[in-house]
Amino acid sequence: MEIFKEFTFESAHRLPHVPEGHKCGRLHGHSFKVAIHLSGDLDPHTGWIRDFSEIKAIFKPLYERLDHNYLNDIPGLENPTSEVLAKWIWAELKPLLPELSAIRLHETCTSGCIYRGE
Ligand SMILES: Nc1nc2c(c(=O)[nH]1)N=C([C@H](O)[C@H](O)COP(=O)(O)OP(=O)(O)OP(=O)(O)O)CN2
Ligand SMILES: [Zn+2]
Repeated sequence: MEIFKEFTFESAHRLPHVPEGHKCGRLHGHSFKVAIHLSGDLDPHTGWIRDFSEIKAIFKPLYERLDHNYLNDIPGLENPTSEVLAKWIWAELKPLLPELSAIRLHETCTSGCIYRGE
């Protein structure tokens, strides 16, 4: 069984390694959407893998670092592509959420990535 919890955060970024003149080299912002996926067995008593509100509480400190912030200033996010950001969120959450199975990140309505830890 797999469950997910979604969050939206607003952040600014620029991509420092794109070719000269690429639009993403300029400062701009996104309403990022992230889905945190967990997989595991149902607890026979609670009937869930983990309480959604617990996932929210665990993600909250990360959310506060990301939301309404300039991603490039965050250590590890100096080149904040979707791929780098998804891996960064995974690395921060995995020790706290061992059942973490995927980070699905939408940078725009049409673009994003899925990271499953490898
Ligand atoms: N593989 C990646 N490619 C791009 C990334 C990325 O993180 N990984 N990021 C960008 C830009 O940050 C850009 O903001 C998003 O790109 P794009 O999908 O081109 O945005 P549009 O709003 O122009 O998309 P359309 O729906 O096609 O209008 C670029 N590439
Ligand atoms: Zn962008």
